[in-house]
Amino acid sequence: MRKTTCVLKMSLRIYFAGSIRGGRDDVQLYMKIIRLLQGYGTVLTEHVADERLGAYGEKQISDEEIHKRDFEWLSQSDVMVAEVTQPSLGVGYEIGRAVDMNKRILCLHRPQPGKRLSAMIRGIHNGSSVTVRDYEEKEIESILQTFFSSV
Ligand SMILES: O=c1[nH]c(=O)n([C@H]2C[C@H](O)[C@@H](COP(=O)(O)O)O2)cc1CO
Repeated sequence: MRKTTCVLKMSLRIYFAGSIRGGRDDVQLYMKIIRLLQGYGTVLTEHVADERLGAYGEKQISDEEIHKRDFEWLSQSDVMVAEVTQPSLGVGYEIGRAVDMNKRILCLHRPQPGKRLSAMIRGIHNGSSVTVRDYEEKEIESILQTFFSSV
């Protein structure tokens, strides 16, 4: 029984969203989160943590191709995890689409002095399908553990 649960969890497809053109200040943290997420399933969007990717984003494919590919990955995903501290139009858009698709969503936000998370993100928290969570970096592992135990 235990083995079956483990196999099912490893087949989870996870869409990780993080800022690219919105700014790359948190890229190291995205890498850390993605590494932890890989313990729960397949991360479809590993490139978001690629340090070689600057604030210009991917250069080998067009914006239309990026949008089409990411929309397909989002459709195929079981779960979305978004790091929303660095404001990003793309991440906000992806979260909105994921809400429309009734995905399970975890938004992670690190409170910053003098800043407030958008009401359009904070306001989607419903305690069941969508969780919006303030956190400190040292809490990531336990937050993910709690989240994935209910997926
Ligand atoms: O090159 C890219 N590749 C890509 O996959 N994205 C997607 C994934 C990220 O979760 C999100 C980031 O949006 P933005 O670039 O507006 O910060 O959009 C965004 C870009 C550039 O906008």
